[in-house]
Amino acid sequence: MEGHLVSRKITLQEVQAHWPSREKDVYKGNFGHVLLIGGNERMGGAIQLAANACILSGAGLTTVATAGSNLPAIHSVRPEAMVVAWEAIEDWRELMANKDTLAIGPGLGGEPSSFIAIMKALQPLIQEKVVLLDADALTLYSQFEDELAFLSEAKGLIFTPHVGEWRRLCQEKIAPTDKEKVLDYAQNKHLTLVLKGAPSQVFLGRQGLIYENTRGNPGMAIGGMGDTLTGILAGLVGQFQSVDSAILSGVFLHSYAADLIYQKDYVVIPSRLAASLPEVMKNLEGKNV
Ligand SMILES: NC(=O)C1=CN([C@@H]2O[C@H](COP(=O)(O)OP(=O)(O)OC[C@H]3O[C@@H](n4cnc5c(N)ncnc54)[C@H](OP(=O)(O)O)[C@@H]3O)[C@@H](O)[C@H]2O)[C@@H](O)CC1
Ligand SMILES: Nc1ncnc2c1ncn2[C@@H]1O[C@H](COP(=O)(O)OP(=O)(O)O)[C@@H](O)[C@H]1O
Repeated sequence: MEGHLVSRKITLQEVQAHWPSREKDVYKGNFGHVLLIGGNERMGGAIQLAANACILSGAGLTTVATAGSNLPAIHSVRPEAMVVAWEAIEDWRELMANKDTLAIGPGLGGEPSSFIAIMKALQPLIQEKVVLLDADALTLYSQFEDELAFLSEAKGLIFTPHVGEWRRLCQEKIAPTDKEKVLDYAQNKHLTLVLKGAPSQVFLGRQGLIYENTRGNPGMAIGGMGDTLTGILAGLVGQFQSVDSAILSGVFLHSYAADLIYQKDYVVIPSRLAASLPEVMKNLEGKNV
């Protein structure tokens, strides 16, 4: 039955009330090491946008594995990022070993062999990792779902499809408006599912809860906006008490920052949104808003 379940709202008051403050004696190791994987020769911008947003949302350390041709661009825009050319990676498991959160997909392309190699390397480490799949990684996931059932054992598992990616994921079997069935899907896979849209909905499969975002605007309808969300979510995971609170807060932060820009600008440029994050986050911290 459609529309049977009631969604909770992700509001400014709730997000602000739970926004973490940084203790005086913290260091980068307290805020997570993120590994971002994506950006083939044609779509280096996607992983660059994700890396930019990840760093600007406060991840302790960020490493990017991408096509070698993207290295100079990423270095010049975000010198804070560590970058590895994926052609040179001999041992993916070694690269993953000291990372807390893996975000895979922006600009990855549809080539299955490298995705499968990444997934095989991940399998023995799965229980200690938070894994986010976005964009092309979701399309590849839908092709190898049975082999990838182990992902449900991850410390946290997050999918961030837009409606087109959602249709591929569920093989057109579940309408995005059928909240009950979408929640079932998320529960079966132990998944935190961010169904992007206007507004976005978050299905917390491990808790059986649905949240609806209260922010966002038409200025966000521009390529790279979802890649930026992926960077924000990956960047926040290491800064919040729980994966689900990081994801709810990150979905809100993304659209809230966009709304602030949309008050003055006709279109919200993703890299501009990312640049505003440190200040917007400071204002979300406790009583500043
Ligand atoms: N600078 C860069 O490098 C950039 C690189 N990017 C990278 O491009 C890769 C491909 O990602 P993608 O999203 O562009 O294409 P794809 O996965 O084929 O989905 C499109 C299909 O879904 C459908 N659709 C239905 N509803 C929809 C909705 N609400 N939002 C969106 N689509 C919706 C849509 O329907 P249609 O519009 O045809 O009616 C169409 O059939 C990915 O790796 C990404 O990271 C981009 O991020 C841009 C910046
Ligand atoms: N009209 C809108 N209202 C609210 N949010 C929107 C609107 N259009 C786009 N968005 C948001 O922008 C993002 C677009 O993501 P996505 O389609 O994956 O972009 P890309 O793949 O180009 O990076 C999502 O978070 C979506 O919720």
